[in-house]
Amino acid sequence: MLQRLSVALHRCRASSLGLVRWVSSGSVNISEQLNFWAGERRSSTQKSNVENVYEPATGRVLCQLHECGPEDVNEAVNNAKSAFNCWSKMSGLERARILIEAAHIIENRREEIAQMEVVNNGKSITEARLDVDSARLCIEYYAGLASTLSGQHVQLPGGSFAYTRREPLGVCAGIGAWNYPFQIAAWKSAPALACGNAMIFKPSPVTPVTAVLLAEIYAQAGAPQGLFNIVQGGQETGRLLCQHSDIAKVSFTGSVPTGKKIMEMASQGVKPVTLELGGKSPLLIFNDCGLENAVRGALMANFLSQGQVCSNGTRVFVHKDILPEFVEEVVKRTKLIEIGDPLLETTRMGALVNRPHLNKVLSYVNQAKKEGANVLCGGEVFVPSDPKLKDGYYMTPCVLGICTDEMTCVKEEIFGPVMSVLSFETEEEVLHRANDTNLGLAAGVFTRDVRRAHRIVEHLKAGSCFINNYNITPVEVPFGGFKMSGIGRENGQVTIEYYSQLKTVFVEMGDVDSLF
Ligand SMILES: NC(=O)c1ccc[n+]([C@@H]2O[C@H](COP(=O)([O-])OP(=O)(O)OC[C@H]3O[C@@H](n4cnc5c(N)ncnc54)[C@H](O)[C@@H]3O)[C@@H](O)[C@H]2O)c1
Ligand SMILES: C[N+](C)(C)CCCC=O
Repeated sequence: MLQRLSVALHRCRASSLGLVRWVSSGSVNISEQLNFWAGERRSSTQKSNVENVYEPATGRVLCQLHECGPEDVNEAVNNAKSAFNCWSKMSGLERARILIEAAHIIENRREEIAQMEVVNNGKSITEARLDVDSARLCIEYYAGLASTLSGQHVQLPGGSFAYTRREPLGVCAGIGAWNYPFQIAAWKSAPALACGNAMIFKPSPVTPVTAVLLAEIYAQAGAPQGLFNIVQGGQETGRLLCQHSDIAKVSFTGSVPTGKKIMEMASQGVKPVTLELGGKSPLLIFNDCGLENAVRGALMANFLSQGQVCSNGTRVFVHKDILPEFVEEVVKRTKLIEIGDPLLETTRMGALVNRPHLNKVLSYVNQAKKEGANVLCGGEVFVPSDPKLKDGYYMTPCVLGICTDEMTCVKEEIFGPVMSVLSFETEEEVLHRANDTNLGLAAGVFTRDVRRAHRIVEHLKAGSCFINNYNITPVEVPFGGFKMSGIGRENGQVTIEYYSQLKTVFVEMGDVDSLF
């Protein structure tokens, strides 16, 4: 519980929900255990492999992470197996009741969860609240689907028939990235639990703090002990999960290179995988667009979460006729983005997740300059005036002009607040260039011509396409990638298929017609 974190409370304020506690950047220290199995927080048995966890806003050490080893993973998996035995036998409606209760608890604790997400991840409090809402909505959505899971009846000759049963897979592993720590844990656990599975979730070692809150919430909502467990650690703990003989499925969110390794490990046990990987998505802006909306769309496509979003439309192709107006407006608005303390209501861009990542993003900007791109704004370290934030990982959001298709900034996922603007002339040309990548997570088009919009979308090779908007992910709608951006989908009804399996039952109503 957050109350058990040694949090120095800075101030309190009354809200419509009651008293909301406020933490301030630089005031939080976490000494509680961050693993969770058998219904409570647990320490890892392994005393080596300790890593510092940082607060991006200040650069302070927030806590230390003790990586879980084989003993811990086995214990968590055994707990999950026992929980699975009882949870999988419950009706969908019984499971739904517990999921709905979990959603209520999240709603009541929205502010606390969001604040801890900010403290560990560095994104603005405004965005963190929306992430918590998305997590809650996802749990509510799958609670609604839990009681609808059903099979099929197939009539066969002579009165015989067959039916199918939709059954859970068993204990599933979830492995998360650091950019949406709480939301990713919910997007994986909600469909998994709704289908009757148990789950072991491993957060990124960079952002281990909030997933354990979700584990506590499920337990408080009435989930059986061991249903949703947290093991902390990095690649070695992840490997232990993927290779564990009692893990039935791996759902992974992260980079393409790690995704390939996960798939390879899962293949040894012929386990299904869901892979939500990286992107380098195109955003196509035609000269018949509503310019104001296109500019807003381009900002949403590039600067949410300090640009650390898998689906970001970082290759912004603008029709040559409107390029000057578009660039002028985008640069003007980008310069106005309020950077600073992510816990302040006025902040729109917080800190990047850690120092090495900030350096990596800055080096992409330098490389872009060397390759001939024009830095139209930003791309520099930002030091907020508040002295406690001076060691935080801030940079100014960057717009790169005169980009060409072969530049590194246009080819590689930067995962930071860097927009590359490119010019185009024809529909055919821009489609070819947009699809000229081995990634295919998302894509967007801004145009007022409805026929053009659908024609373009039909030809875009991407899992999520946006017409006249960008980066919205309602939980009712499937999300996932084409090509190397992934396998499988999260959210939407279809995800039920990724967390369940069909059993076919033949029923003979006559005699066995033997050939022997
Ligand atoms: N498509 C999506 O939905 C989506 C969402 C968020 C992030 N991402 C992608 O994630 C990347 C950024 O996240 P990241 O840096 O945390 O990714 P990452 O691949 O470095 O790590 C992701 C997770 O995998 C674990 N891991 C690393 N090596 C492993 C191994 N060998 N075996 C098992 N587990 C291992 C990490 O500890 C972490 O929990 C970006 O490429 C981004 O596009 C994709
Ligand atoms: C909610 N967003 C902003 C679309 C993010 C989806 C998850 C990808 O990183």
